Amino acid sequence: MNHIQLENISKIYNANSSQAQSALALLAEGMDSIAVKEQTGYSVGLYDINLNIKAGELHCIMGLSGSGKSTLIRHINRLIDPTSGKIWVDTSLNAKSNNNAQSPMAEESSSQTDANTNSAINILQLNDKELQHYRQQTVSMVFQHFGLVPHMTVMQNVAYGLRVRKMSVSERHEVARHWLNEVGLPNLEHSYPDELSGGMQQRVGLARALATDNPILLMDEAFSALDPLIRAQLQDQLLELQARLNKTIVFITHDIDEAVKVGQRISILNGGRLVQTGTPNDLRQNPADDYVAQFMRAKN
Ligand SMILES: Nc1ncnc2c1ncn2[C@@H]1O[C@H](COP(=O)(O)OP(=O)(O)OP(=O)(O)O)[C@@H](O)[C@H]1O
Repeated sequence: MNHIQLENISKIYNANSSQAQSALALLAEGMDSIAVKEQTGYSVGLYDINLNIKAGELHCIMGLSGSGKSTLIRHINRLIDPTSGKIWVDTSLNAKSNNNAQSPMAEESSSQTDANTNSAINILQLNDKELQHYRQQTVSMVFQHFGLVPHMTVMQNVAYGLRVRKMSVSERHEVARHWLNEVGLPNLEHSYPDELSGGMQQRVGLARALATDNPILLMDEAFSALDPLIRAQLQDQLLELQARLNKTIVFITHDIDEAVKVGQRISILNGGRLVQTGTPNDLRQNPADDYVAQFMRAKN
């Protein structure tokens, strides 16, 4: 069952719609993003991405620097809007307690519904209130540089998303304590982020994302800033949590070893294009091109 579907998503940066069309026309002829940038001056973030992410899978997005990984993941929580295309998300997979919260999507249903599944919505159609609700109830993000609020304690950071949802103090502290325990950080609730190591800060970031109980977790190079030993521990912990929690996780990395270790499937981007999606084995045995083959050969 698909949880997230990207349909013909293209993103041309810093171009109005007719300027973007000229870049898209060159891309459609097969020109690569570097040549398009040289000829038109516009940066290609993504071109014609069609990607289905299944409910409950840990899906890695891989590619060299500038291949479009961050652009892609930021479309899923609409930090970036595409130049063209649609993004379907099945919000019926939100947690029950989330569904009980008043849903402007259900109330107003101004968003288009996917004719195929009936329960997926095109998130590009959400109005401001619906988008806010979507971000609070459906997607959480873990950032490379943790993104913790420095003047808030660990507890306040983890409970922040619940405070926004107007959960009572005692209840949100109980939930936050539970998740701090889950990520291996009991007894640190009164500390401030700058008193913690990078690995600990990222555990707090993970606890904060999990505390909301949102079904989709976006992880943008979440472990890349950590040293190898801590990184490996967090990868193991993520796999262990995923086995129990069954989240849909979109995990960006430029490290093929990390992608193969954590990803059930991997999508490889090159110059804003999706080159191949498959299991690590698929990519190893049937690489779509040299770029994919080189990644798989580079694996330890
Ligand atoms: N705000 C922006 N304005 C203009 N161009 C941008 C912007 N953000 C990204 N780009 C361009 O879009 C392309 C894809 O960038 P993106 O950051 O998504 O790649 P990435 O694979 O995440 O790279 P990295 O691994 O270095 O973070 C690059 O050519 C980049 O220069």
